[in-house]
Amino acid sequence: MAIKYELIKEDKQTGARLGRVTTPHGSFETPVFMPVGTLATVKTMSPEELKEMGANIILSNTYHLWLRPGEDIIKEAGGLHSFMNWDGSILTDSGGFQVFSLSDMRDITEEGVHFRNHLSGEKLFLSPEKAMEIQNALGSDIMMAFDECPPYPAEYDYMKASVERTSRWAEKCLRAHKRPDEQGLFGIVQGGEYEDLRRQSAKDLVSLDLPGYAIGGLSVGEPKHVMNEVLSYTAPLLPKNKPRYLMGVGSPDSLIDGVIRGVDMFDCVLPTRIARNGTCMTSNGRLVVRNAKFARDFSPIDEHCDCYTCRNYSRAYIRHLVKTNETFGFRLTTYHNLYFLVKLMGQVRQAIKDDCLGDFREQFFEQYGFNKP
Ligand SMILES: CNc1nc2c(CC[C@H]3O[C@@H](OC)[C@H](O)[C@@H]3OC)c3nc(N)[nH]c(=O)c3cc2[nH]1
Repeated sequence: MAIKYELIKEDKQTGARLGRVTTPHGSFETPVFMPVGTLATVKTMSPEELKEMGANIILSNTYHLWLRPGEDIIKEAGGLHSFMNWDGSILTDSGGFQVFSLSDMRDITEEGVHFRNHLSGEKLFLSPEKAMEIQNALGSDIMMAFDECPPYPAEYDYMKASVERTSRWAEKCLRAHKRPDEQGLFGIVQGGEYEDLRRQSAKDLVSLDLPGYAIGGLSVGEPKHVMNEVLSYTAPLLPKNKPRYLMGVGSPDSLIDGVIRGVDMFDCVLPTRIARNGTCMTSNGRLVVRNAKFARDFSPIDEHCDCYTCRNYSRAYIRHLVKTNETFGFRLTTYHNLYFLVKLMGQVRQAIKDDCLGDFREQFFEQYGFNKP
């Protein structure tokens, strides 16, 4: 079995769980935040730095790597782990989301999706079988089924047809999977904000007895209360003894609220993306370091943080680097933001161990400023 999940403890106050996932490239505790490395690199970070900050699983992306450099080159390199010199776990998305979010001229058929390469304009076709062929070539430890992530909001009838097709595509992915002992295939629950469709999608996918499940179709522009509502009734539909992954979610409040509703794994480009324009997450909320008020501020980004950036550099220095577009400045903000979320999940795991996640949420939200009207 490529993927093992061990449920260690359930929180008494909430639906949160403490667990451990084991893949052929090691194991990691959950709940966990997974840094995104879409193009086979977590932008500006080295594998050593990711390991140093405590990241044991990172993400990459089928659609992007299929287009550049091509999965054949990565396969020739011995797979994604050796290509990018990362010996931890890797999860790859199936490309479903990118096809719908990056390219125009899409034509969805039962067989798959016809669309244009968002870089060259050439016509392409991605199917469940092709998405599995690419991911098998990449050799990722966790592969996502090829799905449709419908836009938000979507009409009920459209969503119903899309969910039924995504379920049929998941079966095709399972049949096309060439390396089930080395790589685990996760199904992706869709259904938008329609509870009956979420139930149908979960039922269809759970019947395939896959090693893990993602909750998709969220963090696509819906209000946070809608995401939390959908999570509240969707996560419990998924097997307790398998990992639950909420795709595309990474702000601190959404991570904590997702854990409370029973989610184990998260990914989001937010920390790395905002770092590249000089915005940092701190225990007292966001800090835009290029702001003039930090020109002579020689304190660290976050006085409560013990990361490499906060132990060695000041806001004034990082502001200077960001203002002059120095790459090192973005390395420092990226390192700090990733460390902040990896450390936050460590604190969340500790709160579950101590049966005080509800209290931790109150204290964190207050200090970060989430409760401000
Ligand atoms: C941001 N919100 C969000 N992202 C989402 C992604 C992409 C994450 C993937 O896309 C890239 O980051 C944008 C990363 O490569 C990531 O890798 C898994 C999704 N992928 C699939 N297959 N199905 C979904 O329903 C889905 C929903 C999302 N909601």
